[in-house]
Amino acid sequence: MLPDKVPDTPVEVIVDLLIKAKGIASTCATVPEELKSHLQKALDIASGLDNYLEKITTKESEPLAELYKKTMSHNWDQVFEEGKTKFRLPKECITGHVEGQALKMLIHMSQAKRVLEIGMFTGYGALSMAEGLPEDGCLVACELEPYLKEFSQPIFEKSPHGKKITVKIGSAMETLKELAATGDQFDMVFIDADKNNYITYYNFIMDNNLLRPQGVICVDNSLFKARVYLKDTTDSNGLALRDFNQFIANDPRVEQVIIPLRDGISLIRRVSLTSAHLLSQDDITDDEVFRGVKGRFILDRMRLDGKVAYVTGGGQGIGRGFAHALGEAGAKVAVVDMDQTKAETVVKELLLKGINAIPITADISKSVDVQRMVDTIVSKWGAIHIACNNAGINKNSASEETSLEEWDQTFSVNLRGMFMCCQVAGRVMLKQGYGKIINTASMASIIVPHPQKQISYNTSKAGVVKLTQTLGTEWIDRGVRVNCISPGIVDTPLIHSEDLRPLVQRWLSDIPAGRLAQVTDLQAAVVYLASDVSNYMTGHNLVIEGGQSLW
Ligand SMILES: C[S@@+](CC[C@H](N)C(=O)[O-])C[C@H]1O[C@@H](n2cnc3c(N)ncnc32)[C@H](O)[C@@H]1O
Repeated sequence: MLPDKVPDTPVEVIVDLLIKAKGIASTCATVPEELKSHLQKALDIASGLDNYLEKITTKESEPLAELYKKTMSHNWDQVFEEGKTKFRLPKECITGHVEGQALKMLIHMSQAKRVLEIGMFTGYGALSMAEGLPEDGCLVACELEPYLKEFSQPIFEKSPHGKKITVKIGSAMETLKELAATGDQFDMVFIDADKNNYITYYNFIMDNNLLRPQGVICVDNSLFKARVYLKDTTDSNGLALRDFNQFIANDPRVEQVIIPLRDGISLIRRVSLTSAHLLSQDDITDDEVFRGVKGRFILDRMRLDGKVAYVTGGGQGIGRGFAHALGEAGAKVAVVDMDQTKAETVVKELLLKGINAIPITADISKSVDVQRMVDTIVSKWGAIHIACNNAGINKNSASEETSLEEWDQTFSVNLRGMFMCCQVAGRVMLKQGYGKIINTASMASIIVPHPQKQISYNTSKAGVVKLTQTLGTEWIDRGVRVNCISPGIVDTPLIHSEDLRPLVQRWLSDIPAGRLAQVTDLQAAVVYLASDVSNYMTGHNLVIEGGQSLW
């Protein structure tokens, strides 16, 4: 702590008192050496804490460092005296490095996309949180002083994350009312202004559902220099925060913890209502629709944590997209491909994202390879919950010229290979009493795509749908669901070749959506079919083709 600095946090207050005590002890001959040594040790511990946290916390970005420097070197008294701010703003009210990183971490951990900040000051906390938001995330910062928006804007513009921040100038309460009127909701709210009104802000946020279900409210300065628990506190802010903390502790809608970082950060989250809370509300049906199945809301129920999946043809295109989607949703993924390098590259991508994955080289038209694929997964991970049978080939020829060789090759991968995968993985799943099989069929199973000629492909994919329906009905009473996805024309590098370019124009005129499918358009479907939310669905052909089959 700097010599003239007013102590701002419980630790700084302790340091201040220890320095004073040490000073008295050093001038008093009767103080035992041991007591002086204990005082020194306590001072070392307390005064070293903030420095250590500062040093060890991940370095702030350049725009944040600039914002900090600009805030600390600005003459806030002069600005006030010139009438540019309504109030005299103490530069110490900046959030700062360690707290800024803590907020950013909370944003990551809660996967927040929309954040509301009450009290922006020069925007250090706002920019820290914006750095933790996804590209399409947004942060609304409420600030009373128009001068602060002008101050922070040039630095926000230097940061790639600054565009996520919208500053609302005016009284925070007015902004909250505006946001509530338009039905806005936030994943995280950071309250850091106007301590006497914390309870009012909190109640308004809760009563108007500005906090989304399972959202988090963070409150700054909730230890307020330790005055919230010191008996002799008389200042209005200390007393307001004491009342606020107690109010939250008594509110059955939420639970809270105060992290003793800097001046204290409260973390408050809405809890699910107990049956006792609902007793007085006899018009409410307390069932799985109200509470979520096993207490889990819909998006949570689509997670695949702990599940084991494989994707054939996982080395590129749709299969690669499926492997990423299943992994992102929480599954471990075996990436299966004929091409070892491609399988290994996708596994490398998944591992880099923190997803557990293994590559398996297999030609699914060979029964030994299919058996080896399944055995490898079971011996490595002990189960197979999700079988994504996606590998397929597509050859073009006019029907009168189609060779039996082309027909056999297509069928041996697209239908015979698909059946072998379903059968071998299905045996494991039937034993487990649980499994989700997702086969890749094609829009060609329901329409005849043109002008290209591909009788063996179209017929094999129609076969995939019938295979899916048959297995789907045969196995559902033993816990194994079998469905398929029929993509339309997917935008892959192959499609942009010289030969195919004229066809693309033709196809586009047949697609109501006006564009080809991207691999990412198909990813949610595989997660849906792989998760328990689709357990009542079996033998279904989920067509995703931008409306092409309807024209
Ligand atoms: C503690 S500072 C905020 C620090 C900031 N969160 C940061 O990250 O550095 C409080 C800010 O709240 C603003 N403020 C105070 N009362 C307000 C109100 N009623 N409405 C909106 N902003 C207010 C002040 O102008 C000041 O800039």
